[in-house]
Amino acid sequence: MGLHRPITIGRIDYANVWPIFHYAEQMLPGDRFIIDKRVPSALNGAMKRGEVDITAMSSFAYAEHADDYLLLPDLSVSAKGRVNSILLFMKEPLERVLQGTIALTATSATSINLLKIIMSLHYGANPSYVTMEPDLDSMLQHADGALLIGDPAIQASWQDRGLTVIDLGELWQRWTGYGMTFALFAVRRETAAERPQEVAAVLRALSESKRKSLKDRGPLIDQACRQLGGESGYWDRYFQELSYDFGSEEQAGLKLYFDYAQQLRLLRHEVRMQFFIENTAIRVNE
Ligand SMILES: C=C(O[C@@H]1C=C(C(=O)O)C=C[C@H]1O)C(=O)O
Repeated sequence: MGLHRPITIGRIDYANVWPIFHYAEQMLPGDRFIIDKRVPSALNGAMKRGEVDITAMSSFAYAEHADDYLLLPDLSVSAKGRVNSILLFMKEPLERVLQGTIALTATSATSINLLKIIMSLHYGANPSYVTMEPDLDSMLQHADGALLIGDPAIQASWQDRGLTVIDLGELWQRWTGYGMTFALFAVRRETAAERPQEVAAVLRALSESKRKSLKDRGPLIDQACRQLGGESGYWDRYFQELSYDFGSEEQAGLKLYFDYAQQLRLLRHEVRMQFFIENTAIRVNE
């Protein structure tokens, strides 16, 4: 094991993954495991290029390359309804935005495609899209609405700019009756085949961190207030309303999203989810 290069683990640089990483890093020795923190779109690209071995990533980007990856079981960033950090900010009434231009954050893959699905299949609308860096003021100078995700969405939601705001998790739930899974945890198949024990150690550390964090949200809430601002009540609700499991309920909601994405040709092929499991390495989930 000592002869191997370290395993690189991608960590989304937003509060939404804190519960899964908060205690994990101390369980993974720094000489064998490197944590690489980036926004989701950057991690999606790093995973594709093989710069990270295991990563939290956009569920949409997982689907695009599912044949190259295995999912780490029962880990995700999901919401049963309101997600609080995937928000469409509108300076015009919705009817105008549906016929206008929407600026999309360059940091996302799942949510920008979720917005396209909602616009097309729920509203029957076909707005124009531009991709921009996540800066709400400049996005709204160029467009009628702006989609932000993660911490920039949260911080923008605290400011009163007189904008109308739609929470995409809430809208998806009201429309379809399902929750939505925004991020998944995946390992490259090569890494899983070559270094299954280290992958299992990472899975154990992430799962244990999730368990500990959800048992007592206090330390995460304190850190969020210090690092990102806001009230403790806000963060308590934020971490409570996100769900970190990937069971049959979450999988059903995500499958519907993948089906819609395929229908709109945002995804080119069907997605067969396969999971990493310790010892036998893969489990097929049809
Ligand atoms: C809940 C969130 O989920 C995320 C949304 C993602 C996306 O849209 O591609 C990717 C990872 C997660 O960060 C969020 O960003 O707020």
